[in-house]
Amino acid sequence: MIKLADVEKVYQTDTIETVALNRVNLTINRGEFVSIMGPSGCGKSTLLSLMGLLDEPTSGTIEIGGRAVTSYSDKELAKLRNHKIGFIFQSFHLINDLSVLDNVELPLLYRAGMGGKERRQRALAALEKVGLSARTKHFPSQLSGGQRQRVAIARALAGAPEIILADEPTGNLDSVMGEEIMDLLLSLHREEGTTIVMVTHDENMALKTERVIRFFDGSQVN
Ligand SMILES: Nc1ncnc2c1ncn2[C@@H]1O[C@H](COP(=O)(O)OP(=O)(O)OP(=O)(O)O)[C@@H](O)[C@H]1O
Repeated sequence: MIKLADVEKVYQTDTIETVALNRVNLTINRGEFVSIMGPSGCGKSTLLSLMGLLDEPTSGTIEIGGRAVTSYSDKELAKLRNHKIGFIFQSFHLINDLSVLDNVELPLLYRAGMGGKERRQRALAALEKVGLSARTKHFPSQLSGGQRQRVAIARALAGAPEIILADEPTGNLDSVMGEEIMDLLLSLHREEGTTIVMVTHDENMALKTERVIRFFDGSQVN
């Protein structure tokens, strides 16, 4: 599903060169739930942003669905990002001025040919999956942290992505809410077969996934 071969990412500022990823070779299989662990600064978020096509490697190749990312045009890349990949972030990234329903519908506005009715149906179905049907008219500030993260998950799900990339999805939540979100991701994975790559600092959460990939200093250590 996602294949990285000899991927290197070097950040260059005026004075410092940082090798964030050092010749990473990694395959994530279709339908897998994988967690990425490692100390702060070891390259986890960089890895996720490359997999999510938000950034490009300095060298090496990335394949999504068997095709090298470099062979896609900008338009195709934007479509791939919007259709196949869903993102979940530690700090939710919801828009405070929009209702829960409008937040979930937002990425679907960029889908060519999708009408308002389908957008609404998909958003409502996604909110039902995360147990928030009763909160569609609320605003993010009226929700708990766990509920906000569930809205963010619904927003990712509404696009029916094949891959979910989650950057510390339980990092801002207490342990009870963290467990709740983890259970939700596990059930999505089980029921929909979604491929999930999750960065986490929490060993207990990681152990619930099918494979734990550990990084240190930009390299995979297992
Ligand atoms: N835009 C950037 N410009 C320069 N250096 C960067 C940039 N982004 C990340 N880095 C550096 O690359 C390295 C890897 O960063 P990254 O954010 O991927 O680590 P991480 O494992 O996700 O850390 P954390 O667990 O603290 O979020 C770090 O040394 C960081 O300082």
